[in-house]
Amino acid sequence: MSETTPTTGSPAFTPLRSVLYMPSSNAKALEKAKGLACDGIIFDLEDAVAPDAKESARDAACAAVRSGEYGRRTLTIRVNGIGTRWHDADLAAASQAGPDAVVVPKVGSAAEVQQLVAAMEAAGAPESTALWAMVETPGAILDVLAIARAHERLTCLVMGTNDLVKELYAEHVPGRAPILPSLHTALLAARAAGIAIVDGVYNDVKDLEGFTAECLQGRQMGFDGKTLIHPGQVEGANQAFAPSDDDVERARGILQAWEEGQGSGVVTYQGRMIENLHVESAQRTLSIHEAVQALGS
Ligand SMILES: CC(C)(COP(=O)(O)OP(=O)(O)OC[C@H]1O[C@@H](n2cnc3c(N)ncnc32)[C@H](O)[C@@H]1OP(=O)(O)O)[C@@H](O)C(=O)NCCC(=O)NCCSC(=O)C[C@H](O)C(=O)O
Ligand SMILES: [Mg+2]
Repeated sequence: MSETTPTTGSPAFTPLRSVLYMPSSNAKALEKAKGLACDGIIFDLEDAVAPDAKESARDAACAAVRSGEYGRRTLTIRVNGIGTRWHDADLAAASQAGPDAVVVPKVGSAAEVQQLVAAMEAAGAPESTALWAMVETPGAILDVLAIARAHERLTCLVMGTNDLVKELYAEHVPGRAPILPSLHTALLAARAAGIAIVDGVYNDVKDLEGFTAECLQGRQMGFDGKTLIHPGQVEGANQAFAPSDDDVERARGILQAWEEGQGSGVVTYQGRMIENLHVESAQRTLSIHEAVQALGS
């Protein structure tokens, strides 16, 4: 398990291109995940788990985290929401299991973030266990900067686009026009706070073309990766959210042109103006590339 989830480009950066949900009540899925090339796993206790399976799913998720059988992946547990009858026990058990992060759905305010961190610490969460907040309600979008900055233990925002569409009385449409303002607002907040942010899920597991288009859109917007619901989505997300060979070549070319033109504030590469800010972007591209290469997938 990684120690933290720093934002892309920072020295200890952990890729989050593909973060796969799985119902913790589904033993077959828990087993299958050990061999998948996803960067992260969300062992779900919330929406994907029926009420009568909540307790056994909680035990299974905690055992999975403790098992040490999931390799280099970032391991997280999504607990049931604040105010539900399972939340307190979920949060305590997940904190004690020591995953890379506890994921909390429907976080609505900075005060809730602080209460969650206090409860995690009271339960004995190790320092290496972060909090990830799901942003999936209108109130959360309107308060998202305060949420993102509420506590240093909060290292990632997770978009919950199914709940968001539901709460807005919107519709799921190709291109996601109805929720783009919300996605952009959350992205602005994550970047302003210097934390990671992963995009919402694509529900049609058989539509790889639509999924690929949505990955590309998320990447172009600036997301670090995408949450997934099916193993068939892992490879597409890994590709979309990693720099392509062309991106890497261009980044190296920019750094070389910059070095050769040392001392001047501006150079050109392939006919385009390069300033120090482009050099920083190129360095970020290469550090993501190196982190992905180090994973071997
Ligand atoms: C969507 C599914 C219910 C489809 O399941 P199924 O029909 O069984 O799929 P397949 O037969 O194609 O499965 C092939 C094999 O892959 C395994 N599998 C399937 N899904 C997963 C998974 N998520 N993780 C690991 N392994 C998985 C199957 O067991 C098969 O294995 P094998 O037979 O050995 O080859 C199902 O994919 C599923 O349950 N997905 C996850 C659903 C979930 O977690 N939902 C909650 C999060 S989504 C959300 O709500 C986000 C947010 O809150 C919001 O508001 O947007
Ligand atoms: Mg949700």
